[in-house]
Amino acid sequence: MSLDAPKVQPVNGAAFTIGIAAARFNSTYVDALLHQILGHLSAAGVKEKKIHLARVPGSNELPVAAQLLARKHRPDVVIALGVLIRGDTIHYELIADAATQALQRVALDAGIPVINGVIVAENQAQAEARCLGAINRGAEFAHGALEMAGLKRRLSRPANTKKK
Ligand SMILES: Nc1c(NC[C@H](O)[C@H](O)[C@H](O)CO)[nH]c(=O)[nH]c1=O
Ligand SMILES: CC(=O)[C@@H](O)COP(=O)(O)O
Repeated sequence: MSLDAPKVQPVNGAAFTIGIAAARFNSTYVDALLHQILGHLSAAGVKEKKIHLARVPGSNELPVAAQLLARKHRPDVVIALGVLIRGDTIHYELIADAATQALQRVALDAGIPVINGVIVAENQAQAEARCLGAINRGAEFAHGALEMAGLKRRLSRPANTKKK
């Protein structure tokens, strides 16, 4: 179990626009992550009206939703949320691989950071621990998003120009 989350960088999110794509599959877990994330974004000053949420059926649909959000709203960052739990076949693994690759491609193609908030779990207990229990992946995703949004803002300005 990875408990080595990065140290939180304090970020003022008041100016940020954020896209969130969230799967409805395993919605108890995904909604718990979403709830945690919205709390952290709000605490960092992100305005509710600047958060654009798109729900999709499952994690397989997250990359296209992330791309649509990126195109429509030009957010500072997109967070993609899903919970994949092993079934009887390797289907979950194929989706995990494909979604991971595609989310990264959306990020690089759009020039907008995309946080991979897809939990890949062997069983319900692993999913529960990460979404409802001791391991707060929602906080990690929110802090990662805020840090990357700040980075994008800083590095998108040409050198020697003043912050607006
Ligand atoms: N088994 C899980 C899925 N499966 C659904 C797919 O993501 C997709 O919606 C379907 O194959 C149609 O394209 N999705 C999850 O998010 N989590 C799972 O555990
Ligand atoms: C249909 C799915 O996305 C997923 O539940 C696959 O489950 P299984 O591996 O048991 O077919």
